[in-house]
Amino acid sequence: MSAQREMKEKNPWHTPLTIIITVIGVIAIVALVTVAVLQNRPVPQKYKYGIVLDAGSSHTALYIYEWPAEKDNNTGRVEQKHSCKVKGKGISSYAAEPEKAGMSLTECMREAEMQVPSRRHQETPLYLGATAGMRLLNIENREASDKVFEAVEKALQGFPFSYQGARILSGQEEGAFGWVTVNYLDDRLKQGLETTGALDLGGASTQISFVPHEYDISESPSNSVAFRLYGNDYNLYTHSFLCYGKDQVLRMALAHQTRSGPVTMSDPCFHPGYSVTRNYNALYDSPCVSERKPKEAPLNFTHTGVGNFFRCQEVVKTLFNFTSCKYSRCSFNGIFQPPLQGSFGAFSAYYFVMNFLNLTDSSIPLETVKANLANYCGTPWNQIKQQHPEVKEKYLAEYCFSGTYIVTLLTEGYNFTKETFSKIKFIKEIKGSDAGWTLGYMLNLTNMIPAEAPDSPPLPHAGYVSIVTVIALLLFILFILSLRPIWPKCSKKPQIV
Ligand SMILES: O=c1ccn([C@@H]2O[C@H](COP(=O)(O)OP(=O)(O)O)[C@@H](O)[C@H]2O)c(=O)[nH]1
Repeated sequence: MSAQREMKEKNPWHTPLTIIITVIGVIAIVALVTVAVLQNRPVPQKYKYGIVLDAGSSHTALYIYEWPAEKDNNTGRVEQKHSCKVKGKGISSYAAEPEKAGMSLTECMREAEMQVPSRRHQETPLYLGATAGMRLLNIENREASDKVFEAVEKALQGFPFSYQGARILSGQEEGAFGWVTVNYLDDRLKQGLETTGALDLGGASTQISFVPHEYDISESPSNSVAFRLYGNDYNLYTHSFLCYGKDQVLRMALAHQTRSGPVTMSDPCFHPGYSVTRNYNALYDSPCVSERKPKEAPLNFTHTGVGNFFRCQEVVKTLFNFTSCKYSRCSFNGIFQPPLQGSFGAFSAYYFVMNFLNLTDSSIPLETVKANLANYCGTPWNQIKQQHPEVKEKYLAEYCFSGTYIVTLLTEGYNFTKETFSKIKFIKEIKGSDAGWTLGYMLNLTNMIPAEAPDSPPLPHAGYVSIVTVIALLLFILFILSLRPIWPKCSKKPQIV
């Protein structure tokens, strides 16, 4: 006992005051680090959701987007979580029985209910945007178009989401939002990089959008959209050609070739050996061709294939008007188009067709694309059917025409040359999200892209923890050094003489 007491008395570190100060110091530092670490620990990721229905002319598709809940203003990445293809045709085809347009959406909407966590249902915005199919129905029969919207609205309101309305997008919106989607997904907007143009081919319309160099907006204000995104200004050129989607343009090509009302028509855009009976009334049942209907045409005609790419191109070219242009330059049909600029992403039917034809690779020269198409179109119909037993005959029969149309639209219509053609990338999706107008539409309506660049993000969690730990250690060392006056004197070793 007495020996211990003696030791404590001799060792100043063992004074009660020093021990208390040291213990308090250590506790304070541990508490500081713990609080800092816990307070700034990343919370388990929670997501918010948005739903957009793309009511196209040929079909409707539902897209669910998700983004981190705490970052919905600016920094979080919005990604496609799920998509659902509505069975059956586009909503515009239900003009005669509108309730069915609403009913057709039920299955995909039920899927959406399963995909979005139920606690998020009520706050999840739900939008429906209709494109060229409904634009045409609206032109043709306004009342029928309104009835379809009523039915669709009623159906969508029956689901637990935050319904934000159904409307027809203008061609300009469709083009501009497709461009926003592509550049958002490529991270070009946030980083202020040179943007990519967007080429969208639907069934009833087609869009071209890009940021030209030295572009005089005043030449054609209706083709211009100004954006300020993440602190950068963009003057976008965009145009939507109604009736120049691949289904309507096929009608126009058939109408052009049957304008004198023949009983049999030989078509270079279909394979040799192809032969079907078509109804004149059904062919001309669209505002894109109704004016061309031949008088005294028989009820039906036989549509046969010849399979000649070059002659097919000649037919397609007759559908473009190159004669009048009141601007400094035009694409076709008297529509202003500034010189093409930069690279382009071509999606929707551009991708479906070129992918089927194995022509999506940008390194394939334009001349080879044409040669491959010439070879494909010339292949007998029987052989084509044998090679692709899994593809529906209706779709299979049209790839020669669609491929020819795509090449003709890009080169003769938009003026892509053999040099600039290689700047087109045929894409379906970017980083898991489909290319199309829907994402850009939702980003815009939910104000998810700020006009100004967001403030630079705070330190990442790991960086924060390291800095707090280093500061705490420095404080500790400082504290120890501050106790120097009461440090034990080093006992001198006995000197050996
Ligand atoms: O898997 C698919 C989905 C669509 N399409 C075609 O792509 C076009 C898409 O048109 P959409 O319905 O989106 O028409 P929009 O209303 O945009 O003109 C139509 O010609 C469809 O036949 C296709 O070839 N494969």
